[in-house]
Amino acid sequence: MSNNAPPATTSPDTAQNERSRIQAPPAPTITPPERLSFWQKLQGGDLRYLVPRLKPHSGKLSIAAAMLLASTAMSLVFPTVVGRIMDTAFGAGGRQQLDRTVLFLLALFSVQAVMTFCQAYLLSASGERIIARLREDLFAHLLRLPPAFFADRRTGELTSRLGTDVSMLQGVLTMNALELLKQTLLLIGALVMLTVTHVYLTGITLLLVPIVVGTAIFFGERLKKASQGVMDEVAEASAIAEESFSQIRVVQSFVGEPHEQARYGARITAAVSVALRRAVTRGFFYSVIGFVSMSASVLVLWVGGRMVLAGTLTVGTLFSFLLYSAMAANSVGALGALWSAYQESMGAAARVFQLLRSVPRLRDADNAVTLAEPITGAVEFSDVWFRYEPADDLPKLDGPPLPGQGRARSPAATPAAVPDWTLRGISFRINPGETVALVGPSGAGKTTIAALIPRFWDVQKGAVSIEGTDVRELRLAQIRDAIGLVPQETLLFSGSVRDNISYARPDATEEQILAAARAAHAHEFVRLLPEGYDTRVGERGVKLSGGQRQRIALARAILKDPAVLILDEATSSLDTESEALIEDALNTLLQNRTTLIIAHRLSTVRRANRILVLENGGIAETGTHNELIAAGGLYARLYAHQFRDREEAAESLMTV
Ligand SMILES: Nc1ncnc2c1ncn2[C@@H]1O[C@H](COP(=O)(O)OP(=O)(O)OP(=O)(O)O)[C@@H](O)[C@H]1O
Repeated sequence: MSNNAPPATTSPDTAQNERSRIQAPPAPTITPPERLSFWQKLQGGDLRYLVPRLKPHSGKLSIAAAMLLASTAMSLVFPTVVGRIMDTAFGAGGRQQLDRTVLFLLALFSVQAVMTFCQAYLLSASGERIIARLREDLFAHLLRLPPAFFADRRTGELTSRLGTDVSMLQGVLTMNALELLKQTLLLIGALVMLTVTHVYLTGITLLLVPIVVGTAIFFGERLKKASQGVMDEVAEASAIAEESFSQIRVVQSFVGEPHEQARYGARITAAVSVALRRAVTRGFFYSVIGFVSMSASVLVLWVGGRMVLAGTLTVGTLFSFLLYSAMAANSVGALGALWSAYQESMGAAARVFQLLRSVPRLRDADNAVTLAEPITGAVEFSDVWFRYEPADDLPKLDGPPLPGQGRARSPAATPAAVPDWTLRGISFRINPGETVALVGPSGAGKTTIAALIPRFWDVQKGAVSIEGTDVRELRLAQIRDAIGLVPQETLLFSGSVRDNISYARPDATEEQILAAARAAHAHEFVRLLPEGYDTRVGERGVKLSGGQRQRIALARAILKDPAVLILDEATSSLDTESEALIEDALNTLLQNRTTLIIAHRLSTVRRANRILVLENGGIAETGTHNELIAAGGLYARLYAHQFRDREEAAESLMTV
């Protein structure tokens, strides 16, 4: 394989011609994570995006809130009633009064229990539905993000993040929201009742409030950081596990189990040590809050007790005051704990909603054009320059959405190195019904060219057009609908053979599916499977051979009947019978179809109307097989090394 022949390229600057008239839409503005003030935190940061999602459930939520209000009011009555009992029943009222009051309290608490049940149920039911919807929306949004987004992120981390982040929001919507409302109401109610009961004693109690609030803020910050640290480590561990499972054959064949175990173990150990630090902080937090609130009660008991002794306060009033102050202290403690949960969920909300709100650059133009059907599929590359750039228009899930969350990342100020051009001034045309083959050394850019036609990436200079219209002006769904993609490695979905063939056209009839399977020579082996077309394949199903999977992929493409076919030929050698069957299926598929093939077989390049020989991202040679062999250039050398060897190998297989 020689690198001597320079690629036929044009300068990028002169390439800036009228064809690249379409400017990429301006990068969407994703607000960078910034330090939130206390007031902004109080407003909920990205949690506010949950609010519109509550609207459809406003009826149920209002009933739940009304019940909560009523049951909280009932709780607030309790200390006053108990104070009255003490003063009247044990004084002049006697036993009858005591019985009546106790019966009243029992009735009150029964009603309260029913209300608590209803309100908890209504809130949970709405919360579950809201979160389910959020998950669905997020999944749908992620499915539509360009491949660049997934290229930068590990799927293990992605799924773990989305799982834990969304679950955290679920907590906010179900338990925490209820608790927050209840404790706030109890605190306000208790403070009002305290003031009504005894203003002077209330003043003394309030002296301790700043200490409680200060403690809550101090520990809340630290708890939030520690929790984020645990989540980071667990997400990292999940990513390692997912990677090991998906590469299990490589791991096992290289006896890499101890290495993977050590990598996973290191993360889990790190998670445990951060979790232990969190446990210490949490322990301190609860004990300090508990101590301060109990001290408030002791202080009141002390001051109030002296008043009772002096005859300026009744025992009943002191008792109800103590109950109210315990209630208030309890609420302050609970609110402190909720504050830290609230901050944790704000980080989760930032990640989830920044992702949901992100609008990728690669999307339908506002005035996207729809091509007239049927599409004949003429494809043209006009002086295309392309390099893989990171998806910096989409939020990084693992980036610190709030300061202090997670581990320190690489400083944002360091500009990423600009990658080298992968394609340099590529120009060619595939006329309707024509077959063009791409050949070239590994890494030359063949797969990249194929990926630009369905607009998986946008070019930086020049244009890729279908029927004379730049793909950036066309509707994405229409382009992709018109293109059939047969990848080198066919991965099957877990489902039946029928589901896998009809994936491209779920509305296909049984006859159409069978016809496609017959044309792809898949029918022969499918009908012999235990349950024929209903046999489950892929994960947890019957496993198929490489050749059988290829034939399923061809059947899928034949059923789709696309205007443009992009075929990445499998490099794996098949037995001669499979090879012949696939050849035959290809004949059916390629007939009168605009086709681009990344070719690895001699029979395919011979069949092509034109061969483009790529080298280092440029087109080095163009012509038919015979013309290129006669020219004696790169293709002739590639042929000698790649295609001929392959043919000879196939022939020797036949003779064995
Ligand atoms: N997602 C990506 N991000 C960054 N660089 C990439 C990405 N995909 C491919 N590349 C780089 O682009 C270059 C061309 O890759 P491409 O897959 O198009 O080559 P190819 O000719 O199809 O190779 P092969 O025959 O080995 O499949 C390579 O240097 C590769 O490292």
